[in-house]
Amino acid sequence: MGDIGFAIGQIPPAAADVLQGRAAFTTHPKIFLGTFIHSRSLTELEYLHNAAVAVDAEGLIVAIEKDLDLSTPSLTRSAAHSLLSKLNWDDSSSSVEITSTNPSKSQFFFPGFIDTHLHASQYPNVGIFGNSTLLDWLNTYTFPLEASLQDQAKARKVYTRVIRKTLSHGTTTAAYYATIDVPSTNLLADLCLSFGQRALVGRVCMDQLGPDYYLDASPEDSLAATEATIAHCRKIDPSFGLVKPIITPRFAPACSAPLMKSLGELAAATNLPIQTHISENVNEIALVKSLFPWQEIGARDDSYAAVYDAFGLLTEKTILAHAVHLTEDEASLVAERKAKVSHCPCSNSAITSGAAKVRWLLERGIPTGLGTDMSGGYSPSVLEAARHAVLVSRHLAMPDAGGEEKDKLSVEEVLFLATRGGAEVVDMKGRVGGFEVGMEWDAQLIGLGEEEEEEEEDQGNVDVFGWENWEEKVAKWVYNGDDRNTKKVWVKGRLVHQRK
Ligand SMILES: O=c1[nH]c(=O)c2nc[nH]c2[nH]1
Repeated sequence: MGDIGFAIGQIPPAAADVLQGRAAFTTHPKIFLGTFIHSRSLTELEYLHNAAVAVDAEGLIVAIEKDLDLSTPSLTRSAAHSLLSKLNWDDSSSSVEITSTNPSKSQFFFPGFIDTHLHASQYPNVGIFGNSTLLDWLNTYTFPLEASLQDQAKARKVYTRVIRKTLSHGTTTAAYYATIDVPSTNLLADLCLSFGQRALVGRVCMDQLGPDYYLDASPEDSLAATEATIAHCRKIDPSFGLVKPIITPRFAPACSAPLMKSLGELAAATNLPIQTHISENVNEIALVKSLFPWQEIGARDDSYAAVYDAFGLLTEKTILAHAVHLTEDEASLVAERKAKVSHCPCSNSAITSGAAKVRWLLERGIPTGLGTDMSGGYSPSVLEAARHAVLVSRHLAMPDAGGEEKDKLSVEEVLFLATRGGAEVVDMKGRVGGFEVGMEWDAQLIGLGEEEEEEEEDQGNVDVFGWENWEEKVAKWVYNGDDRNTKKVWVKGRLVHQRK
């Protein structure tokens, strides 16, 4: 059995188009066979061996068959054919692509990762942060780079690379911050559509705190610019099937009260999602308290979360990045408003913001996903964020930190956060993040490498010996895997990355 699979009929060049950065809106039907692994719940992965998944031309999963005999290539072929005929897909005019996992290379299909928080515009700075912390990091590294992306050629280069890189790490959905610049934000939306990555694209709103050369001129200008990017997204993807705009007040300190009020009203009028930062750093929290006296803005108390709430920005469609230092009362408010949290452990460690308490958030019923938060975060990989989440949780669980055994996150839990948890955070629960009939095929083919072969192509840091069970293989992937294990990636049924 091969990892490339085999084709029936003629395969249209849609996949090649998407790989070249040319969009194709429908694809051809596909059948996937072999081993599928996905989260059944926060704590449980489901391992489906000898299964088949059929995906229609719109990228929807239309059938899942289990307990097939796939022990030889010809049995695999006949399982595929019998599914084809059940679906009436076997007429001569149809073209169906068939892909099967290769057991000798420990291959499996896994849902695509959902990066719930990253700054596309900061990608060139990954790894560059020295010893800075949030507020000086913004001024030293971040604002100058973001401002420079007004240069369209530079923006095209950066955005092309960040999309390709994140796709190569299995990120099928990304909640992006761009910059304050409308043309380059629109370009990011165009490129996501063109490369086939599912994305929320946010034009950054900020009318205070930034340097003179990088600020919206007024709340009115900021709102108008945001509306322009919303109109652009609506034009290029009218149903928001792949690319959707997201209202993006950078964070409270960078937004005046009139700007936050108008963005809250815009969110209510459009029903669009919102993304922002919250309680990442202790100096930032002090700044929020000094900038927004709570009685003056009509907030319910003097907390950071209450500021967003006062302006209608704390809703069930709000993604709050970081939430490192939330208080008990704030967590109650966030839960009450059904807002979501993007946990960004690599960034929280790198720029020394603190350790967000994921178990505590989950116990309070706050839906949580993972964010790479480039370039506060140093890595484009959600898998890296997942293992970092595990390690941070173990620090929190240590008695010195006042923690308990239950604070530790497991491999199963961080993979849930990277997929189904993330889907809930970006308001796509039930649509992506798992393998179920009716969900869209956003998936990655993972290969851990040949058990016997010593001289194969570079298969990365995971070494499989052949005696590991599947739980152990997945753990080895989480702790040592990288893009070398991500062989193919599909979004909405379309092949969008293939490892050479
Ligand atoms: O990690 C972060 N990255 C940013 O760009 C930013 N802006 C405000 N607060 C922020 N935090």
